[in-house]
Amino acid sequence: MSAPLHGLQGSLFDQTDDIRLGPLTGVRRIVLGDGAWIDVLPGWLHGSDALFEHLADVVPWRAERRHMYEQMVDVPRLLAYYGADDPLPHPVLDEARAALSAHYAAELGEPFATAGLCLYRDGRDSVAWHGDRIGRGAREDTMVAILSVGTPRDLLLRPRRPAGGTAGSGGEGRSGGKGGEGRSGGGGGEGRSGRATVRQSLGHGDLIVMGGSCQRTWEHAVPKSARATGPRISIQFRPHGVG
Ligand SMILES: O=C(O)CCC(=O)C(=O)O
Ligand SMILES: [Fe+2]
Repeated sequence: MSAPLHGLQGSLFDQTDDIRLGPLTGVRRIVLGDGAWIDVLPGWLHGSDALFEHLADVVPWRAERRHMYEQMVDVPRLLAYYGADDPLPHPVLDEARAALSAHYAAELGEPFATAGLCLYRDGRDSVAWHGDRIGRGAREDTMVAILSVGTPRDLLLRPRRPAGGTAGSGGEGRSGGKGGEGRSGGGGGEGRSGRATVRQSLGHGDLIVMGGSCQRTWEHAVPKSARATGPRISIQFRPHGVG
């Protein structure tokens, strides 16, 4: 892990090889509305560049292809999935999952279990508007906690378009819901329920937790970036049965 791999340029403020988590006490809640909220904690993980390099190296990244618009398209990011009983690719991720489970125990009522990893290789990689609604998130309040390492990318959140709304590419209704090529781009959500799109820059050890009704009443995306951008890895912890 000496030379930086995959084009990551070490950030000036996180060049320690000592990979460790800070306390969760500094988490700040932003109420979105409709029962949805996000918690944010910038720089929760120290040594995030070293974790990025490790994960980029050891995780068995998969490219996926999906059926969409009557053709097969590449999902524009690399993926890996760890079930609740699978060994995670770095011990600090076990610590992160345990710390999140403890911190949110009363509010969530169950531990975080699975870990989904995404690698955005550069600004062309993206995820289209969607809610994590494959499992219980479609019906129940739940939480999805995301730790980000590598180059920051914007995560956008906007109120979900009401069913039967005007034509356009909603994030839903395509198998899996979130494989979409960034056809919808990062277009503004102004006017939806009178609220603007919420933008969070996530990388370098930042934490975001999407909670309450966020997966049902709001949707999120990581739009393509025209700026030259280095790679980012997103680690998403979810309870059992939330996809
Ligand atoms: O890159 C991220 O942090 C978001 C990923 C995401 O929304 C998903 O995989 O469901
Ligand atoms: Fe998601």
